[in-house]
Amino acid sequence: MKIVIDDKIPYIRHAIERITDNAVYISGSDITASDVADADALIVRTRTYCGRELLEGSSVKFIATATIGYDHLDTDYLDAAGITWTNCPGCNSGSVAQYIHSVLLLLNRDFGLPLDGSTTIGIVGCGHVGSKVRAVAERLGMKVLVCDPLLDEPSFVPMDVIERLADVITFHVPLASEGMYATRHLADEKFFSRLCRRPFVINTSRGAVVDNDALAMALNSGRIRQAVIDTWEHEPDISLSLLNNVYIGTPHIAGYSADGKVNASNMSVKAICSFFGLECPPQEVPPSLPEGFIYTGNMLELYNPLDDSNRLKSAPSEFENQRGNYPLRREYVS
Ligand SMILES: NC(=O)C1=CN([C@@H]2O[C@H](COP(=O)(O)OP(=O)(O)OC[C@H]3O[C@@H](n4cnc5c(N)ncnc54)[C@H](O)[C@@H]3O)[C@@H](O)[C@H]2O)C=CC1
Ligand SMILES: O=C(O)C(=O)[C@H](O)COP(=O)(O)O
Repeated sequence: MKIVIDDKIPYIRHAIERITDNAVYISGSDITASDVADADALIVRTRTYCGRELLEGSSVKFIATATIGYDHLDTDYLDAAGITWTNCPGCNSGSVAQYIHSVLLLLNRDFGLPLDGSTTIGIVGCGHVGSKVRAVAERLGMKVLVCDPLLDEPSFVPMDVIERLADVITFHVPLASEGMYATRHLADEKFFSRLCRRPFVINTSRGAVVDNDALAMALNSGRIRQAVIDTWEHEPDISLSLLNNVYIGTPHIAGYSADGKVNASNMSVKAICSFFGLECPPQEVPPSLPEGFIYTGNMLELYNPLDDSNRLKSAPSEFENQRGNYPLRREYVS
């Protein structure tokens, strides 16, 4: 069985060796139709667009993306072509929640934002990530407003309530270009013009959920107080002026804890084994933090997004390299 695998998916080679002796590792954005022509399965990340151009005429029967988001899969084409696909729901949701938790602590430290009932956070999208962010904000004692019109939850509010009342707005929706609940440019010029409380805006979902030009204008005009951006339009060719203007700008690594990466690899291997009727190899576990690491109880010691932001701001052309060679980050003190 031939499996083509993105070479930047960590914690997976051991398990793959147990299920095939024909694994081919290729950089995600370099995977071509000829690489996959005789493959049975692919394990990809967000950097491989899986559609007709890549797959037509190939022997691929199964695709696992080791990510939560799957907007890089042309699911209509895959379904029509009889190619089974899967993502890894929730795999790195704890990691994104950790990122947001640390961001909130930084907003408190650097801008004096109170993390109590006097501050309202608006959470847009309450799935695997949004629900964990909600739990973090509630634990901190913040006032929480949630907008997720696809879920039947009476306490949820429409977007205009968040626009009016929130001091922090954070997006946790999938990227959808069409349909009643399309999210592409959900935060557009009109959205920014309706904001009442000069909120902090955070985007860790997908770059195009926030119109980056409109965001830049909102920042320049003072319509919003500051922005924290992990996912960008046109990654990795991001707007350098926007990067320089945001408080925190990171290279799409909110989900990059070792815990999240291990979950994604384990889930992808398990899905392939179950599809092809193979025995599943033992699950990987994340590495421990280096000996000597001291944790005194401040989350920022475990993870400080400003470190990632400073690295990106000092070398923006290294966007993809910084993702591919990401330092060990744990969600918990191991
Ligand atoms: N920056 C990063 O490293 C990461 C980014 N992500 C992104 O975050 C997104 C969310 O992840 P999950 O929570 O796991 O996905 P999920 O599918 O569990 O939840 C998404 C939620 O958004 C809601 N939603 C959809 N359209 C909406 C709209 N127009 N307005 C309000 N709510 C809407 C859905 O009903 C659902 O509850 C992923 O699709 C992915 O694009 C996920 C993991 C890591
Ligand atoms: O899971 C997702 O969705 C993400 O956006 C990932 O955390 C980042 O994806 P890759 O860098 O692994 O493609």
